[in-house]
Amino acid sequence: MPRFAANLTMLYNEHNFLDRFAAAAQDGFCAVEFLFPYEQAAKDLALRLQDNGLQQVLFNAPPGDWAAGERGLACLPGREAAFRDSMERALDYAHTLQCPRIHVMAGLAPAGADASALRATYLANLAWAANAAAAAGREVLIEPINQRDMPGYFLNRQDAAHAIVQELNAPNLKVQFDLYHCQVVEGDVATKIRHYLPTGRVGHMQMASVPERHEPDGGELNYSYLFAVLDEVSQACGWEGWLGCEYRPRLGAVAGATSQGLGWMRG
Ligand SMILES: O=C(O)C(=O)[C@H](O)CO
Ligand SMILES: [Mg+2]
Repeated sequence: MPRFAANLTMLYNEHNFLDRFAAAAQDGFCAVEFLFPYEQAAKDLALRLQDNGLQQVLFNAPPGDWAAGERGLACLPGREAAFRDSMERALDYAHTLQCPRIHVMAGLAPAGADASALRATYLANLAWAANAAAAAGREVLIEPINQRDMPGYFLNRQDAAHAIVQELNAPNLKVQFDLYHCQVVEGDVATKIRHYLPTGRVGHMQMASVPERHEPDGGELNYSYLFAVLDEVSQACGWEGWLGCEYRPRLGAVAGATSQGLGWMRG
């Protein structure tokens, strides 16, 4: 079976954030990811990781003003200074949390914006981020996200993400391969696992059911089959990454909702 990481933004919502670490450890997870840690002091998060024997495998750089609708800064001309500040903050947290990788969100394409200018800004920011992260021994990830969940998001397809990683050719710039988004946008998920994992350009994976974004035990995707494909391809190419459980428990945020939904992991 793949190595699963609990996404503490989406899971265990019946607990306050700092208590989710213990809940995940009690359910047998040894790794966690989340979106944005910045409401918590990094040292408090590091203590929860340490106290519960967990490793941090991913989190996101600050995305701009999320409440105001921003979903990343990297593609936005004129926001380069804010982007660099966001990366510096993320790298500080990554150091304290000993987290090897940071997801950098692209942002929403402004209406009427010149696509080539957005792409040029995106690549320049990613090159800067990869260089800054390399000095700290961290990876920078870019994730194709579907436009049903995030209308206007700049990066939507696996091939576009891999083309960017190849064009910049920074060894620590990689793709965050979310199987949920891949199914929504493109389908052909097992074939894309077989195609992209051996490239060495996939830095992290995530999953959820489609279209509900619940546990990986229902909906359009056959995760029993996909886990077997992932095991086979990972063993063949030496991929040793993590599969983030980035889903909303179908039981919601009631006590025990996440734990009761983990039958898929217990085989
Ligand atoms: O939306 C996703 O799938 C992600 O992983 C982003 O990090 C948060 O929106
Ligand atoms: Mg994702």
